[in-house]
Amino acid sequence: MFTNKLLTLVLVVQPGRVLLGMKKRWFGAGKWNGFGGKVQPGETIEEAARRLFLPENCRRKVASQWMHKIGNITFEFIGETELLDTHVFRADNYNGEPTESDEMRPQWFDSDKIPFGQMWVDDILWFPLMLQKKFFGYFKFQGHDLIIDHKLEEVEKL
Ligand SMILES: Nc1nc(NC2CC2)cc(N2CCN(C3COC3)CC2)n1
Repeated sequence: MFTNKLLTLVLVVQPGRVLLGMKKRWFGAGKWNGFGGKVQPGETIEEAARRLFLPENCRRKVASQWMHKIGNITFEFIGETELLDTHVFRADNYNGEPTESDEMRPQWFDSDKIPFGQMWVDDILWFPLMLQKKFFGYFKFQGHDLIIDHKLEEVEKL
């Protein structure tokens, strides 16, 4: 009854700061978020996370353990049969200079000044977990702005 759409989300968390991007179009336009998108057929979730985060020219220079999986969040929308199965990674060793794309405008934020008012409403709930641990999340939405039910649990292993 539900289909699963595999998505990736990469966050760079460094001492005292987090890299976010302003989504410029399509789903989530106008909100700050991590970097990601759809997993294509024939690629792994990790490969998709790298493809969508690292520009072409620096992909081969970056080791595979450069990103690590820290969360998995499933989003359900009342009345819709497609679940968004979002796999969250951290790429803390990122030392590049983020560049603007036609999709995202990157900006560093102080860890204590995350712009939650301009982000998906679930973020304020799981960001604290993402900063410390690994976690599973499930959010049931009414539309795109109202969470009518959710579950969040810290886990040792994903
Ligand atoms: N932080 C956060 N919250 C979400 N909340 C649910 C929407 C209510 C969804 C979400 N993502 C799902 C969409 N994905 C777009 C990039 O290509 C598709 C980014 C990650 N990211």
